[in-house]
Amino acid sequence: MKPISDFLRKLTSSREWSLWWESSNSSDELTRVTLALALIFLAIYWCAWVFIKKQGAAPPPPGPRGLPLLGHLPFLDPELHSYFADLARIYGPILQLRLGSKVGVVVSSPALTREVLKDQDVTFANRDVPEAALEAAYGGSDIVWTPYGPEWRMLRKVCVREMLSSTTLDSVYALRHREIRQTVSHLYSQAGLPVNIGEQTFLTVLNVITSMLWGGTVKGEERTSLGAEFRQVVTEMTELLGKPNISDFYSSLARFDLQGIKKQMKGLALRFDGIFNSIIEQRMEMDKEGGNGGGKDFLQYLLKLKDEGDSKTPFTMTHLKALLMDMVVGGTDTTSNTVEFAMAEIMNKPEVMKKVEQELEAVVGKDNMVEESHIQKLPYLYAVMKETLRLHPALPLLVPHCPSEPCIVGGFSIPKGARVFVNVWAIHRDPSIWKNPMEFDPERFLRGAWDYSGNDFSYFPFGSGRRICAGIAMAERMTMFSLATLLHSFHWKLPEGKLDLSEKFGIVLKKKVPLVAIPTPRLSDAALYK
Ligand code: HEM
Repeated sequence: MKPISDFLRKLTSSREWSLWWESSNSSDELTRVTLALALIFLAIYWCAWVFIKKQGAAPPPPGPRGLPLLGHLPFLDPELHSYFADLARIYGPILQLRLGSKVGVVVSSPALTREVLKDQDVTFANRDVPEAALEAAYGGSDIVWTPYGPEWRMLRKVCVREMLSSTTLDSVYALRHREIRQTVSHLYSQAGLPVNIGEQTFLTVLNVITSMLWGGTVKGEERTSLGAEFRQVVTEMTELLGKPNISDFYSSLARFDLQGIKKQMKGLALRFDGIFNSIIEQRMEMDKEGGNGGGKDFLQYLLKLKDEGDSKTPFTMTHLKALLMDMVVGGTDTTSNTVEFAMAEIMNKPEVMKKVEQELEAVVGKDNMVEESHIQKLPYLYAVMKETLRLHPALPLLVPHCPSEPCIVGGFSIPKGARVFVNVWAIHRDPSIWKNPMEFDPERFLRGAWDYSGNDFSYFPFGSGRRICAGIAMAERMTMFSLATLLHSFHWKLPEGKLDLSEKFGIVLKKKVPLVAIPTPRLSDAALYK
């Protein structure tokens, strides 16, 4: 080091240097300016280089070490949401897990969620598509799994603006009304007998969604038998999507499908595809014959879009079927599981049940049936729904996000392609945010101003940013309308034993033990149930 410092000292104090500078100063103004500029650029370049190097050198998030090759895979608990919450208590609000050859990152605080879903939304608006989803959703051609870009924008526009907008939903209120009334009538016929609430709500939601999709196309008995088949397929599909799959963690092993998940999913997807093909054929026949089959439906609109759509980003038959799949799979389990959890929590707290019933009596009355127009006037029931979505958010880890380039979150580096789990379930139960977080207390939503529009990173059951749920308006209406009707029309009691409120993890969270309860009619006039 000494020779270098001696050299520098000599250089700065040397007469030769000052002579050169002075001489050029007097003789060549241009050279002096050029030299000064070159030095400034050099300094800026050096600062930028140091900055970039520093960024690149950000450490990875902390996390458990795991085993060579396997990483943390052998230690994953099937109840991923609560397991990740336990890990966050040890490693902090951002942690990294090696899952085979994949990097998993878990985010569990409002501040870091804001960084991911708001500040760096575009980077994180992508998905790391699981093998099972590729099989289920026509190679990932649907809204949920398509990467962020023109194709996703086109699909999302079709879905949010045309099918799930408030205006469209208002225009198909008659469908929701009809299906809810049919459920009430069916429950009336079951009075005094145990009823599986999740199953009943699933069928109601499914019938509403499929009526909107192809209501004018499929009728009568065929519709009823489709309902039963769909529930089985949707349940199996969401279970498979939630299962850790070796093929996702070692891409070189994907073609062997070691757990057979891809094969099972393929079978389920084929069943859906068969149903879709037959319905689409029927609709095309009807259109050929010149009639609309007794009513317009979404399928008719989609077929028209396929034929006349934008040539730059065409809407193909594959997109069409993938969208139908999204509506049926994404809209049913989420809503019916939320209704089931809400009913269980209400039945577990008689004081909550009493307040709900009082509100319904005051707003709807006992000689009337619930209409959707009543919903705006039920603030307590609305608070019950929000509290249910706080304790049991339907997608506890959202749909995992995936950065399209390397980035920094909370000072830690996240590699491109990581699978990022935002643990909304853990944030909703964080005692530093929520008073008595484990308590089911709807009143907190009457006192506080939380809403789920995606701007509050302490409460976001529908996600936030570009990938926020596309079906919020529909979910809200169906959940509120179903709950209000079930609780207004019937008293509910448990057959026997203690109520079990525990959860079972899946891409969609569900009750471990299905809620079975006995309805007794509450309304005096039997004609109201017909
Ligand atoms: C209580 C009911 C529901 C809840 C709690 C819920 C929640 C969510 C969440 C958390 C996401 C992922 C957001 C993210 O990745 O950051 C999502 C995505 C989505 N949801 Fe929902 N959802 C519900 C009902 C529905 C319904 C009824 C539909 C349609 C009929 C629907 C359609 C979708 C679609 C298409 C996406 C994918 C959006 C995209 O990737 O661009 N959801 N939902």
